[in-house]
Amino acid sequence: MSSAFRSISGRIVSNLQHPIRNCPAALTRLHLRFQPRNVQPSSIPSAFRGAPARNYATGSGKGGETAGSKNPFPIIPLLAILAAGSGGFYFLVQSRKEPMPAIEEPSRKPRLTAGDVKKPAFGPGEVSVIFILGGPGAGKGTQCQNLVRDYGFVHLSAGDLLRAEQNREGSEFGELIKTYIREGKIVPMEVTVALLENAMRDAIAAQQKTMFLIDGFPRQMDQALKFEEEVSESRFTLFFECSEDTMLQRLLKRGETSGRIDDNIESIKKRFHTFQVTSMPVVDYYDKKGKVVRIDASSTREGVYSQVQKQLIDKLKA
Ligand SMILES: Nc1ncnc2c1ncn2[C@@H]1O[C@H](COP(=O)(O)OP(=O)(O)O)[C@@H](O)[C@H]1O
Ligand SMILES: O=c1ccn([C@@H]2O[C@H](COP(=O)(O)OP(=O)(O)O)[C@@H](O)[C@H]2O)c(=O)[nH]1
Repeated sequence: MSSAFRSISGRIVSNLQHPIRNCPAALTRLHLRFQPRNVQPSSIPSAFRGAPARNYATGSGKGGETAGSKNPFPIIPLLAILAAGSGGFYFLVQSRKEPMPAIEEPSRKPRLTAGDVKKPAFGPGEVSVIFILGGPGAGKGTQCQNLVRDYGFVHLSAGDLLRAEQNREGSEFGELIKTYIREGKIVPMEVTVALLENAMRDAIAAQQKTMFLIDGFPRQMDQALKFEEEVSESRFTLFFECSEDTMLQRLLKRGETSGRIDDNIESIKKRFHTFQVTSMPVVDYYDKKGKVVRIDASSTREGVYSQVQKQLIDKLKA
């Protein structure tokens, strides 16, 4: 047994031996629960309250009779005391037999109201959201353009929205976004989710379009959960599978003209790492829910697109 294990197991055992010592609040609650119901301390006969017992045998009580009095055995007062004591004890025992009522803690259990249940900004009947995922350079943006052209989707690239925010004059987040993108890290979700929600509202207002391709998002589990809780549920995820070698060649080529600060070998390596560690769990999460459509993204642009069309149409019909 390793010393680390010994020390942990020792702590567990000592906690088990002293569960209350480690939890004063629990102690207070337990103590409360075992107060007999309806029995106030003042209604308990003093004999049971631990009050100093009178020494009746010495005659020091009310009446002041002594051993030399007429009646050496003051039987009537003695019987009365015994009867009162037994009666009190009986009622005390009875009250303990009753089931203990649960102690209510109203401040900890507020009543649930309709307003407490968060609803996404857009219901399933209002918008249709498809997530587009795949490694950097897998061809997500390229295929989204095809779908916009042929089917009238609204294409929202999370990366494009972040770059636009980064370049917006006066943006509070410009520097932060720039650093995250160059390092291939995921920008804090609040920023990205807000940008996406705003862009969806704009598209609905300006174009009355409600079918969204959300490209390059969600790249981290917290984003996925937040977006689905606050903005909209997704219908499914189109996942573009491609080897790192192929993606690297595509990105280096794109980097010749894109002007992007992350299309260079150092940033690309970091982006691959982030994709494997942080984004693949999102794909796995939706896969387990049966909500992933896999596309082999290693063939030509046209070859990939014909798969996308077929799979997408099948899924939308389903
Ligand atoms: N199937 C493909 N075959 C070869 N090059 C491609 C293919 N799909 C996209 N590209 C090119 O690869 C680069 C990355 O594609 P892009 O759609 O921007 O990827 P992503 O949005 O996944 O990062 C672009 O320069 C694009 O023109
Ligand atoms: O939800 C997102 C999407 C993108 N990014 C950042 O934007 C970069 C570029 O993403 P984009 O989708 O534009 O490009 P891709 O890596 O897919 O080529 C990523 O590496 C991240 O740093 C982010 O932080 N959150």
